[in-house]
Amino acid sequence: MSLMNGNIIDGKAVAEQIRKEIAAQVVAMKEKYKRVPGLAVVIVGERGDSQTYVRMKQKACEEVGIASFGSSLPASASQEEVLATVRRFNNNPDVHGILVQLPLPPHVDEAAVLGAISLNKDVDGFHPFNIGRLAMKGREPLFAPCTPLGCIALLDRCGIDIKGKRAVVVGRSNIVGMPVAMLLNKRDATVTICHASTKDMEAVVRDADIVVAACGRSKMVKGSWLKPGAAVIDVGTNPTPDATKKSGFKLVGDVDFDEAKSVAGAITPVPGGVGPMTITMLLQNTVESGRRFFEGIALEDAKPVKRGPSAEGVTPIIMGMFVAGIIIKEGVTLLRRIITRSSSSSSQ
Ligand SMILES: Nc1nc2c(c(=O)[nH]1)N[C@@H](CN(C=O)c1ccc(C(=O)N[C@@H](CCC(=O)O)C(=O)O)cc1)CN2
Ligand SMILES: [Mg+2]
Repeated sequence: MSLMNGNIIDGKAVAEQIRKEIAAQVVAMKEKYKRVPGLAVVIVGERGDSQTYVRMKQKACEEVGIASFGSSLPASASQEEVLATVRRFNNNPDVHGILVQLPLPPHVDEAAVLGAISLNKDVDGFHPFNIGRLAMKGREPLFAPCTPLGCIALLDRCGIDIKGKRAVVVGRSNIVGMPVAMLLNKRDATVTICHASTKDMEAVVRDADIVVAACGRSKMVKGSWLKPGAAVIDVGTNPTPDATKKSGFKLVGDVDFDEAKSVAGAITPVPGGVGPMTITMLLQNTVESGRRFFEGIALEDAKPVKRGPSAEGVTPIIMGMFVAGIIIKEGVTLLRRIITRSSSSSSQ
């Protein structure tokens, strides 16, 4: 299967290839452990886009053989009811991954809910411990966030080297910009993060071998901003009115695709680029979580349960929290604001 059409990265094809590999892993796990990984999805409220993503996640689980659990709460659900649902899944031994679909209704404290997910089951990778670990040299998170993982997997699968490359990430959200920058850093890219106060962003982007656009602004990155041959990963999915579509809108990326495609060495389209990878990485994290549980190497509340190396103890947790201090301090408000904004102005 071709993963690129000319210089256009086919995210659907990459996702399909990885999902086949995941399905084979689940078959092997069933054979070896007589169990399959399980994913629980919690949704609060009736947002149409969130309901669509949850359905897509449940269907994707079915297709690869992951057991899927769900809990749908009304928008009026109290914080305590949401927490109780998360705790119920924390205590369910058939569930190895838990995700709470974001955004949550405004009266629910997102940070409290995300922080209540058992670290062992945090397959969305949003827990401050996991974000802290992402920021630490020589440490790895238990799980990394899915969209950032998808960006890296696209580069890897399309044979684009990361080590030593100059990477520019446009946007610093908690769910995409910051974690993708940290993942690129872990892969030894030289990483620059651009944001609203960046001076001469064009010049910064023009220096990049790899550009990840995750700012939630339609067509912000222009073709003229790019170094010829650069790899461009467009995370934006900005709904834009389009009378020719049944839904009345189409999704437009953060990169001006028509301009950029003749300059970039490789570029993701929107839709069909990063989007399909998000759910694929969720499946991958869930299978990895199941494997750890079945092999008895899961950590409980960040303490080693079995076979955890001594460095997995309390000190690195405190260091992780310290290193991620800024993210954690600002994170509660910022995550809610950014996810609410990105889900209303962009489905990614
Ligand atoms: N708990 C989480 N909430 C949210 C996340 C997340 O990773 N975890 N991310 C987004 C929504 N999201 C998954 O939840 C998601 C968004 C987009 C896609 C996708 O496949 N997009 C396609 C287009 C699909 C369409 O036509 O609508 C694409 O870009 O090609 C998958 C998952 C916010 N909430
Ligand atoms: Mg909220």
